[in-house]
Amino acid sequence: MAAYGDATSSSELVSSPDPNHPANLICELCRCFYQLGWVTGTGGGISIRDDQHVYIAPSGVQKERIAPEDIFVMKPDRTFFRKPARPLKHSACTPLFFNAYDLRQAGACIHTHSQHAVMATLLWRGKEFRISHQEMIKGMRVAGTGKALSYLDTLVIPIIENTPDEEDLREGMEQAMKDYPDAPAVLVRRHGLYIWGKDWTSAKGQAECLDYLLEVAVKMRMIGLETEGLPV
Ligand SMILES: CSC[C@@H](O)[C@@H](O)C(=O)COP(=O)(O)O
Ligand SMILES: [Zn+2]
Repeated sequence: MAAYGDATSSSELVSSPDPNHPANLICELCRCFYQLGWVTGTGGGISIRDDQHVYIAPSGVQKERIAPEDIFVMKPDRTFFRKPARPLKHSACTPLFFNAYDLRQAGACIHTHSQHAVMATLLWRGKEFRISHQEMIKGMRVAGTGKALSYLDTLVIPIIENTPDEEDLREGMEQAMKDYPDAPAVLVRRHGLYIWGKDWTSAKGQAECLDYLLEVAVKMRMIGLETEGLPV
């Protein structure tokens, strides 16, 4: 996405009447994601970037109550364009969001603590989650930013182990993205998932499709149905 606006001052970088300004979008989307149970208890979040700016939410705050002036703006080299006036720290998910930006040229990355994701990582005990023959697979994209998957494709999402500190997931996520170059997301066991897209609408749409697929898969497995292949 082309750089948003031509702000010259720190507050102008996040202050805009345009509802599609990334600083406004992050606040709105966090409220939506809160209603879905994806970012409750201050966990989870979303980052959006354009050609020049990376927009990051503050850490450890109620994500559904963030205001645009609370948003951090970084450069692609990870230095800061602006920090909020209030004493806030940037999200601990920042290095994970940068994995999506650096390795997939994503335009947005979402981190959820969805219970569907957590349950799937408990029921799929190995290194990957797999599902086929579901219409919503068509909402997913190769590598998150490529062409749409077909109904005939099997969706494969790598699972990495959780770490006590969010930042320490960075290496595991990077390795999983290298090992699974077509995967549009990475699941984190007992924690949630990271998912990205070429822009925020694609990331949001894929997050909704994947969450749906994870919920269906968990229900299928709980009643003894396989999620891959057609039942014989
Ligand atoms: C319930 S706290 C969860 C956090 O430690 C972490 O997992 C998280 O997703 C949010 O990190 P944050 O730094 O608040 O953006
Ligand atoms: Zn988290």
